Amino acid sequence: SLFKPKLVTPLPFSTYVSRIYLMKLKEDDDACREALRSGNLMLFHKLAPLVRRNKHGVCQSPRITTPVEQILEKLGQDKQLVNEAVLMSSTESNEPQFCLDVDLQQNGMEMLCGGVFMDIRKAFLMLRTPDASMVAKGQALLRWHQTHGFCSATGHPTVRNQSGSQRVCPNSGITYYPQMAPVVMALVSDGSRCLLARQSTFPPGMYSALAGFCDVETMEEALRRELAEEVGLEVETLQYSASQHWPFPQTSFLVACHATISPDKTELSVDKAELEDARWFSLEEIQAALQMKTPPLNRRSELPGFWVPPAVAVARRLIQEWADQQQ
Ligand SMILES: NC(=O)C1=CN([C@@H]2O[C@H](COP(=O)(O)OP(=O)(O)OC[C@H]3O[C@@H](n4cnc5c(N)ncnc54)[C@H](O)[C@@H]3O)[C@@H](O)[C@H]2O)C=CC1
Ligand SMILES: [Mg+2]
Repeated sequence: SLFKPKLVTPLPFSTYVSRIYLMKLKEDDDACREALRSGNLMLFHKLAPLVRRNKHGVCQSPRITTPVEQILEKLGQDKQLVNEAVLMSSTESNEPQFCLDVDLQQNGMEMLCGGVFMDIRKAFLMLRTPDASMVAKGQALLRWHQTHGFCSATGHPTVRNQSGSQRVCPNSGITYYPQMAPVVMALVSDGSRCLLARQSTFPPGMYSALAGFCDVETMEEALRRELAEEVGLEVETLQYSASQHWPFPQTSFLVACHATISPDKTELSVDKAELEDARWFSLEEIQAALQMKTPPLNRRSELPGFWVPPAVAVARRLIQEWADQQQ
């Protein structure tokens, strides 16, 4: 097979035990309602996450612990709205955590919660990785509920369980679960250089690894097809590195790999409809880019001609791993 196996570290035991508790919350509506009273909430307004700066100026996604019913009552809203919260299942300390989208007075909410609702693209560049990942997860779950209110077979309204882990159509009996769109991402190496590309929608100067949505096919097939289509290359080997849920354009599941091609077949034929540019980069160029803070704005808010994605993107991990392997 094209794939080389890789060992993945399993969860520590303590994490495993609290996962069992969270599994119970997914299935037991009463236990979940109870947990919602004592748990914490990540708030969104029309899918924009609440963001706040702490006293050190660090941007955070705050977890609201004041009973949200009180906030809703102060705004003159129905406090039952809190039951629309969705269980997110895991914080780093494995406490039950929920997310809730409020489509109410934005200013009033911001004042009572002490933060601002920020577009997720902007929030992603400002938040640290664990917060950014949780915000992405919350937004994905909330968006899924907002777009799956009806059965696609019968058109009947679907009914959610308390945790929000599923929606059922009482008419057809079909159960719907939150979904992600699988994407294969590859950092291609020819042995001494690596291939990065940019789409016209990326911030100026940013180059990243190649990626593409999987059709109904294996990842190996998707990668072969994507590399042939986008840059005209033939992949030789593939090694799994890591995976990531990615919120752009919405709810992708990125499987990130290292790929190699033959060093005597490196000529690129770039699909200009998909990519603005694709180029081979030397180790020196990559090392210089990895030294920059991101986004690397100078004093006049200008970006350099070449930089790589921030740590929140799994693409950067691939690039860092490739650079480390070249030493
Ligand atoms: N973290 C990172 O550094 C990077 C992340 N990405 C992510 O990888 C994913 C794939 O990126 P692209 O190169 O744009 O994909 P792509 O190369 O498959 O091209 C996008 C096209 O695929 C089609 N498509 C098929 N299935 C789709 C689906 N489920 N959702 C949307 N479009 C679908 C559409 O016609 C769309 O225009 C996106 O989520 C993107 O945000 C891409 C590059 C870098
Ligand atoms: Mg692509």
